[in-house]
Order: sequence, then structure tokens, then C-alpha cells
Amino acid sequence: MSSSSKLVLYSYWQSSCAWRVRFALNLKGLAYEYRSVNLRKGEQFSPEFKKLNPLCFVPVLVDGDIVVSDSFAILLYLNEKYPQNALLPSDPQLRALNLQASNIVSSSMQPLIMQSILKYIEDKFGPAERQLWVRHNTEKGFQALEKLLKDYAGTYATGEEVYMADVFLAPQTAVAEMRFNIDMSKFPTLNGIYKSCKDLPEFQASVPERQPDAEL
Ligand SMILES: N[C@@H](CCC(=O)N[C@@H](CS)C(=O)NCC(=O)O)C(=O)O
Repeated sequence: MSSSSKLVLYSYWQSSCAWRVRFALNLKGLAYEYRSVNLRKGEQFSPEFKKLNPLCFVPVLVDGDIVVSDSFAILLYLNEKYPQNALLPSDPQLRALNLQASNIVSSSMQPLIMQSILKYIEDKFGPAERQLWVRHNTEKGFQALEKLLKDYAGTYATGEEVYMADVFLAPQTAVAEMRFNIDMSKFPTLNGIYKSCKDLPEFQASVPERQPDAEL
């Protein structure tokens, strides 16, 4: 297939990982076909989807005959293949900061509070333990991110341009605030970054409620 084939994103409206990719695709001005994988109905375990991602997670991006899963890899792929509106700055220090902040969200926050883990905790220890777990892991990550970014942030995480760190941070902040009732006023830098992202039409078009599979 040619490199101009239509991009296809396997997504679920409530997935924060898929949200990152939706935001990034919009920032790059790339049109894509949205294919819903209903995580609540277990569609991620279907044999067809398993062929795309044996881990049974969204998001998966298909670009012609290229299949990329994992939002971190997808963002780096998109950035190399479609260089317009770069998701990483050229300055090595700011680039490293973006990768570090993104990876904190990707590796040290989201995997600890994904729905399957929270269900396990709630089933075994009850809803109060579940909320304590969410709060502890979310605040630990946000404290590290606040410290990391406070001297570099401007309108966005590492200055006046929106980059990969923002793409990871904004959905994670939204989920923390709206789904888990985390008080973001304790993290003024992160809160400011989130507010700036909320003003962007590219972010607004990526929010869960505006996705074709949203169940409101
Ligand atoms: N590191 C992966 C994580 C993907 C992931 O955890 N996806 C979640 C939704 S945010 C999922 O598909 N969960 C389905 C399940 O737990 O069965 C990424 O960034 O894409």
C-alpha cells in the first residue's frame, strides 16, 4: 500500500492512551478513520484485534501496511513520518524533557491505574482501597512532573509550543480531575498546561465525549 493510504486509528472513547494519539493526529492535521474497540464489551480480545496488538490494548494505528501499537511508539512514528507540526523540539534538553515527561505518564502512572488493575483492586480490597491506590499513584507521578516542568513551562509544558509532553499530560490530567476527583490546584504548573491545551481546537476535537463511540 502507498504511504498516502488513509490512517486508521483503533480507539475507545474513554481510553486516555488513545486520546493522546487523537490529540497528536489533530495537531499534525492528519485525517484518520476511527475504528472503535469497545473495551467494556471485551472487543480488545477478539481474534481480529489480537492480530493487530497481541497485548490487546488500544490504541493501534494502521498506516497502509504499517501497524504500530502503543501510544508512545505511535507518536514517535507519526513525528518521523509526518514531520509537520513537530511533536518534539529540536533543542536536546527540551526534547529530553518531553520524552521524560511523556514516559512518566506512560510508564509510571497510566499502567498503575488502568481499569483492569483498578477492577482487581476493588474486587479484592474494596472501593476505598481502589481510590487510595489511584490517589497515591497519580499524585506521586504529578509531583514528579510538577518538579520536572516548573522551570521550563510556559503556555505549554516546555515553553510556548505544544509538544509531546502536553499530548501525554493533558488527557492524564483530565482523567485525574474528572474520573478520579484529584485536586489539580496542588499542581499549578500541570493545571496551567491543561488549561492551555483545553483552549486548543485540536484538543477539543480529541476529547472522549466527541468521539463516534461515546456513550453519554
Ligand atoms: N502503553 C500502552 C498502554 C495501552 C493501554 O493500557 N490501553 C488501555 C486503554 S488506555 C487498554 O486498551 N486497556 C484494555 C484492557 O485493559 O483490557 C499505550 O500507551 O498505548
